[in-house]
Amino acid sequence: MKTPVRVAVTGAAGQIGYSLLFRIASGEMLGKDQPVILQMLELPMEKAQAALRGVMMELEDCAFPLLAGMVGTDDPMVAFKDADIALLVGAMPRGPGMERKDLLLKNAEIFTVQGKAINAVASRDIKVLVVGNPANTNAYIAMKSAPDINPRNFTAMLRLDHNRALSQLAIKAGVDVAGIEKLVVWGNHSPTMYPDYRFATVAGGSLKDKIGDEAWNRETFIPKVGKRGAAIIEARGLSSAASAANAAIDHVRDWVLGTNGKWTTMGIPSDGSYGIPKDVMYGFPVTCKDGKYEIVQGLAIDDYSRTMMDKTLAELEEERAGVAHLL
Ligand SMILES: NC(=O)c1ccc[n+]([C@@H]2O[C@H](COP(=O)([O-])OP(=O)(O)OC[C@H]3O[C@@H](n4cnc5c(N)ncnc54)[C@H](O)[C@@H]3O)[C@@H](O)[C@H]2O)c1
Ligand SMILES: O=C(O)C[C@H](O)C(=O)O
Repeated sequence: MKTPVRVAVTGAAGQIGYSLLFRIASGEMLGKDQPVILQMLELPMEKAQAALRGVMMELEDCAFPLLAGMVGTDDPMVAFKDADIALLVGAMPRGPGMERKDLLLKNAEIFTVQGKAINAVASRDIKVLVVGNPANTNAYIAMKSAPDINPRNFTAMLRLDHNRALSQLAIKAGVDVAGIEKLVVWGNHSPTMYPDYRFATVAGGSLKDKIGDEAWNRETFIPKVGKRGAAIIEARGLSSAASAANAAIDHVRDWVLGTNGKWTTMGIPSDGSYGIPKDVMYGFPVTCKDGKYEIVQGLAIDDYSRTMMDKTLAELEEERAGVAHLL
C-alpha cells in the first residue's frame, strides 16, 4: 500500500467541489493504487460548514477504498497542513454580464491568506492548482504570498480552455478528440486567451491543413473558446462546474503522472520563454514527466500569433498591477 497523498481542496462545498471530491477519492486524479487524505476548507459560516459536513457524509457513504482520511475545516492552517497537492477552488464565481477580472479584488485576499498558510504549513514540494477566478492572477498572488515554496509549484487552470478547444476542433474536422495532439492555449483564462492549433496534428498530418479555414479560426473558433464560460453561465445560470472539475483532475493527473511526451496547456509562471516576462502566470504548451513540467520550446511565432499573445499578456500585466498593493 502506498503512503496516502494529502490533497487540500478549498471551496469544498461549492459546485466544483461537489464534482471534484468524489473523483479524487475514487482514484481518478492520482491513480487507482494511490490512497488520498482529503483536507477540505470552507468558509467559517454555519451554512458553508453544514454543507461541508453533508459532503463529507456522502464521501463516507461511498466507502471509497482509496480514501484514507478526511478533514473538514474553516482554518487554512489546518487544511494545508502537510498538503502535497492543493486545489484552490473556493472563490466567488461571476454571474451573467460580468468578466472574470471583475472578481479580482473580491477574490484576491483569499489567495494572499491561503498562499501564506501554504508557505507556513504545507509540504515543501506541494503542487498548487488555482481554479478560482481570475485564475491566473490568483495563482500569481498565491505564489508571491508563499516565498519559501518554489514558484514553479504554483499553477493556474487553462486546461478547461484546452479541452474546450480540443472538442471544437474535433467537431470541425470530423475527427476523434483523442487523435488531436500539439494544441496550446496561450495566456490568460479570459476572453483574450489565444487557442492555437497551428502545430496540431491528427493521424500524423497537420490539423490546420485539414481544417483549411483561417476565417473560421479567427472569427468563430478563437472567440467561441474564449467566451465559452460566459455561454455556459448564460445557459445554466451558473458557471461551469463538472467540466471545470474534470479539467482540474486532468491538470493534476498529467502534472503528477506525466503526459508521455504529449503536449498539454498549463498556466505557469513564465521563465521568459516566448518573450513573456518572467513570473507572469501564463498559459504555455508543456509536457510533464516525473512530477515536473517543461515548456515546449522552439515554436515559430508568426505576426498574428505575436499580436494575440501580447494582447493576453497586456491583460495579465494590467491585472497584476491592480493587485500589486496586496503583495
Ligand atoms: N479556471 C477555470 O477554468 C474555472 C472554471 C469554472 C469556475 N471557476 C471558478 O471557480 C470558483 C468556484 O466556482 P464554483 O462554481 O464552485 O463556486 P461556488 O460558489 O459554487 O463554490 C465556491 C465555494 O467556495 C467557498 N469559499 C469562498 N471563499 C472561500 C474561502 N476563502 N475559503 C474556502 N472556501 C471558500 C464558498 O463558500 C463556496 O462553497 C469561481 O471563482 C469560478 O469562477 C474557474
Ligand atoms: O467563465 C467563468 O466565469 C467560469 C469559468 O472560468 C469558465 O470558464 O467556465
